[in-house]
Formats: sequence, structure tokens, C-alpha cells
Amino acid sequence: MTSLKLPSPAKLNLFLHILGRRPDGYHELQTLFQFLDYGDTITLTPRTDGQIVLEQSIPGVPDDENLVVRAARQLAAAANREVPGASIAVDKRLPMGGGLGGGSSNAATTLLGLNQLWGLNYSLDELAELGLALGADVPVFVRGHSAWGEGVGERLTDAHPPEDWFLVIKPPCDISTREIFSEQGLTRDTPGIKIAPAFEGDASRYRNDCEDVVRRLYPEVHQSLEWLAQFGPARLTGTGACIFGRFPTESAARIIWESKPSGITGFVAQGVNISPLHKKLTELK
Ligand SMILES: C[C@](O)(CO)[C@H](O)COP(=O)(O)OP(=O)(O)OC[C@H]1O[C@@H](n2ccc(N)nc2=O)[C@H](O)[C@@H]1O
Ligand SMILES: Nc1ncnc2c1ncn2[C@@H]1O[C@H](COP(=O)(O)OP(=O)(O)OP(=O)(O)O)[C@@H](O)[C@H]1O
Repeated sequence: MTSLKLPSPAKLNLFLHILGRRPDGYHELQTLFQFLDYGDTITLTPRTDGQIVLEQSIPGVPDDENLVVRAARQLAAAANREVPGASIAVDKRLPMGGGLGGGSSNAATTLLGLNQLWGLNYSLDELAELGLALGADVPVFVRGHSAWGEGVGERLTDAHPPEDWFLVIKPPCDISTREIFSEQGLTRDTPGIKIAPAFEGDASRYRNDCEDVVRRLYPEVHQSLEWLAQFGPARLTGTGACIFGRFPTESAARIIWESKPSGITGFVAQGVNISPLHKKLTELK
């Protein structure tokens, strides 16, 4: 059987409101997820010995903790029959600890790809439920449609924000999601908003509640936000470190990108409402 080469896109949180904290410590959120036409690539090759083999480790992440390995093992355990195993190669472009959901996206791509390669026929609902145990952001990547997220991000309602272009900047720091959600000064009492069927695109109505804490703890993020804000509203995605500005065209985003001070890294990509992973899987059918 041949290999399956699949995209593993980034997501942005176009806004992120924190409504409260649950007894288990997790935070109740309202967020708007949109995918980017930019990300990692994962190649899955079936084996015959039942093993899950990661072809190349990610520096700093033990293979047993790598979300692609954990996703593959979880799916193998859920299948109530022997599976052929797989070799998995991850071509990583997304920064880790960036708020772009790279690890969660890698897990989702692995779940959907192996579901197909191993002929398991699990539904997206079943895979989203399996994925939630791996990370709060996995279900939206499994479902593959831009969405309002509620709860810890697992209650999803399809959304249709404009497919604008984004300039994404990665300030020179890595931020742990756990660290930000543990911060005393984090805003945790934003009133819930009514989920609108269409996103009006009025950025001033929405914000990222992690931003004040992240600006205070990471001056690199503060400085990058100040730079990008000269050209329009600039916002943090997830718990950072990446920030983004929205532009109506690719060329508008690229003009700003070309004027960036030296030392700033990032990329320009289009926001898309159907995940590139799902587009590719549809093409392969
Ligand atoms: C910030 C977001 O990226 C927004 O999309 C996600 O909510 C984070 O999702 P994630 O990276 O998949 O996070 P997880 O791996 O599930 O959680 C990492 C840690 O962040 C904290 N955490 C996470 C999500 C949440 N709603 N409340 C939390 O308090 C928990 O301490 C958890 O142990
Ligand atoms: N395949 C993987 N790719 C990236 N990170 C992984 C992977 N497997 C495990 N991890 C671990 O998960 C952590 C979070 O990675 P991820 O790229 O999802 O961060 P993030 O972009 O901040 O995500 P989020 O927006 O969900 O908070 C990493 O710091 C790393 O230790």
C-alpha cells in the first residue's frame, strides 16, 4: 500500500474570551477558530509489523510524548482488531508553543490519515472525541471547518469568517499554554456572547483575554504587537507567542511583511474555512 501525504494546517484564534474556570482547573472559553493555508506536512506509510514508528524525532519532545505517536497509539487501541502499524514522518514548519495549534493539528492529521489507511471507518464525531483526550484543540482540526468554540473548545459550531490574508509574526520566545492558564492575573470573567451565524469581522468587539498577561510576561510579544498595530488591529493567537494582523489581500500583507525589522520571523497565509487536510482527503476520494 502506498504512503499518504497530508497537510497539517495551523489555526488562529480570531478572538479568545475566558468565561470562567471549571472545578478541574480547565478554563471555559469562547473562541473563533479559522484555519490557515499553511502548516506542517505528515507522511503516513503503512507497515506490516503493527509498530508505530516516528521517522524523525522533534528536538525536546520524547517520541512517546509526540502527539502524532500518541494519536496513532490511541487509534490503534480503539480499533477492536490488529492494525498494520505505520511509519510517520512530520515535516515541521509551524513553531512549537506558538498558539498555532501545531501539535493538535499533527494529532488530528494522524487520526484522520490512519483511519483511512487502516480502513477503520470511524466517523468525524468519534475521531473528535478520541482527539479531545490528546488536547483541547484537536476536535476542531478533526472536524475541519472554521468554528465557534465553546467549553474548552470541544463544543463547535460552524462559522464563516471572511477568508482574509494574515501576517503571522513569531516573537522570539516559546510560551507554555499551561503557564498562561495558571497566571493569577488572567482575566477569567468575560461575559458570554451570543454565537452569531456570521462573523461580522468587527475586530474591536472581540479580544484575546490572554494578551495582557502575555504582554507583561513576554516583552518580545509586547514589542511585536506594538510594531504590527501600526498597520491595523494586531492580536495574539491562543496563549501566544504568535500574533497576527488581518489584511484584505495577499499583496497588502506582503508589503508590511517586507518592511519588517530584521530578526522578526513569521509568514503570510490565507485564512480558510475548510481545512486544507479535509480538502486533500476529498481530492483523494
Ligand atoms: C489556548 C487554546 O489554544 C485555544 O484554542 C487551547 O485552549 C489550548 O489547547 P491545547 O494546547 O490543546 O491545550 P491542552 O494541551 O489541552 O492543555 C494544556 C494546559 O492548559 C490548560 N488549559 C487548557 C485549555 C483550557 N481550556 N483551559 C486550561 O486551563 C490546562 O492546564 C492544560 O493542562
Ligand atoms: N507533533 C508535535 N508538534 C508540536 N508540538 C508537539 C508535538 N508533539 C508534542 N508536542 C508538545 O506540545 C507542545 C505544544 O505544541 P503546539 O505546537 O501544539 O503549541 P501551540 O501552538 O502553542 O498550541 P496551542 O495553540 O494548542 O496552545 C509543544 O511545546 C511540545 O512539547
